[in-house]
Amino acid sequence: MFDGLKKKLDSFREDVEETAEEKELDAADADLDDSEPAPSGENEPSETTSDGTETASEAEPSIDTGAADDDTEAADDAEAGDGTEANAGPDEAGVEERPDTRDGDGDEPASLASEEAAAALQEDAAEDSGPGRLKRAAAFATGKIIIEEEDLEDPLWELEMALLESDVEMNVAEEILDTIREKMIGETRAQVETTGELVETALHDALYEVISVGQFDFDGRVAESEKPVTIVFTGVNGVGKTTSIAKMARYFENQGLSVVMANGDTYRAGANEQIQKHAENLDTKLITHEQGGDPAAVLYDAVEYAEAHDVDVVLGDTAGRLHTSNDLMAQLEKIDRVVDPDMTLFVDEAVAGQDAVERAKKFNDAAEIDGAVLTKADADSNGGAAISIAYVTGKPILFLGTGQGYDDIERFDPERMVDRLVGEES
Ligand SMILES: Nc1nc2c(ncn2[C@@H]2O[C@H](COP(=O)(O)OP(=O)(O)OP(=O)(O)O)[C@@H](O)[C@H]2O)c(=O)[nH]1
Repeated sequence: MFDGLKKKLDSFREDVEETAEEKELDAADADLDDSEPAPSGENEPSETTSDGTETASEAEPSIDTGAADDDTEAADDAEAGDGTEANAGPDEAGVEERPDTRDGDGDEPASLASEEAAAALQEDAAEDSGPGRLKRAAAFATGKIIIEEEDLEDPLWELEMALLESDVEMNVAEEILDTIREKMIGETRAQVETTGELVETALHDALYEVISVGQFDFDGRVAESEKPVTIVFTGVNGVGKTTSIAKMARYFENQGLSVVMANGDTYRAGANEQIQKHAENLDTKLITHEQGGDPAAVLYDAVEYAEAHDVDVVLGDTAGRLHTSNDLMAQLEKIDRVVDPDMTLFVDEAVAGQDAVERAKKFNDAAEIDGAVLTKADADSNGGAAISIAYVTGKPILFLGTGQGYDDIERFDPERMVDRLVGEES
């Protein structure tokens, strides 16, 4: 489910991990530079550590800013002795090119050399033993790896593009990025186990914040409401509205609640036959009127039937499209006046992406909804609708349709959805 988006979120994690790893190596390198010139003397660890933090972030020592003074050169010499710099192709990167970076002259060779040095350090880090490991350990110990705004700039830009490509609504994407910035910038690696974990937590929190908007205890509300509980379903044709009503009938019946279905879609030819089939399959009572009849009257009759027969839940279908959207909204308003439903649920399909988000907004603006049912989550969709609808409407996604069978509906669980997107679950 939502595999494309999941992959994109994974690559954000990898980007940030890579950036942090490079930084970690830079900082660890600086740490060794500071401590190695006086190997036989007192290590003066506390001074080295506290200064080292500044040195690491300001001078960005051997890779980025280069050896600007003799001390650094000396340190490099000492380091060559332990073989670390030897990997970096020592002299080209270390001596000749570094001043260029600082001067701004000959930018290209300098940055190439820096890249070579960085690549060599990364290779070094890839080894599980030896100096690379020591460097990482040193960086962990000092806790000096701090994620700064510029470290996240590129990965966040990539993430924003990925979210927009996945049909996440613009404001929702912005909100996600803001939360990630807030959670990550200024965090030190010493406070968490790995950068990957830090990214995962930030992504998790950012997604959860938007996905969980407006959630409430659906079953609890139904249980507490006076019976019959009337639920009206809105949404355009073909997205799985009628099928979702049938699935919900099964859902309630599985909980021991009795159901009557009502076909308020008196507009579309064949609508009665379609829902009739479901009613027969489920052995559920159905109220219909002739095509062209008044949808509010059908629902009114269904509520009367439920009251007369002690039925717990009325599930009402409505037309997905009329001549104009004004007609459609007038119809929903009339249903509201006549049966005063306990809940109005908007149904749309996950595969509709941005369109589903837009429609959710329009329907909610015109006739306030209480929540949404997102169908076809089993199809290979981008995930943008699942992420955006609650934040955009302020109303939660309550159910996910996960197939064509009557049991293929599940209560939307924001935590589980986030785990699907950033965790192991698929
Ligand atoms: N894969 C998948 N298919 C679904 C799901 N929900 C509905 N469908 C299919 O989508 C198609 C349209 O569903 P309907 O229930 O007829 O859609 P509708 O919104 O009621 O459309 P109208 O009846 O035209 O108003 C049907 O073939 C359903 O089987 C789902 O969660 N997953």
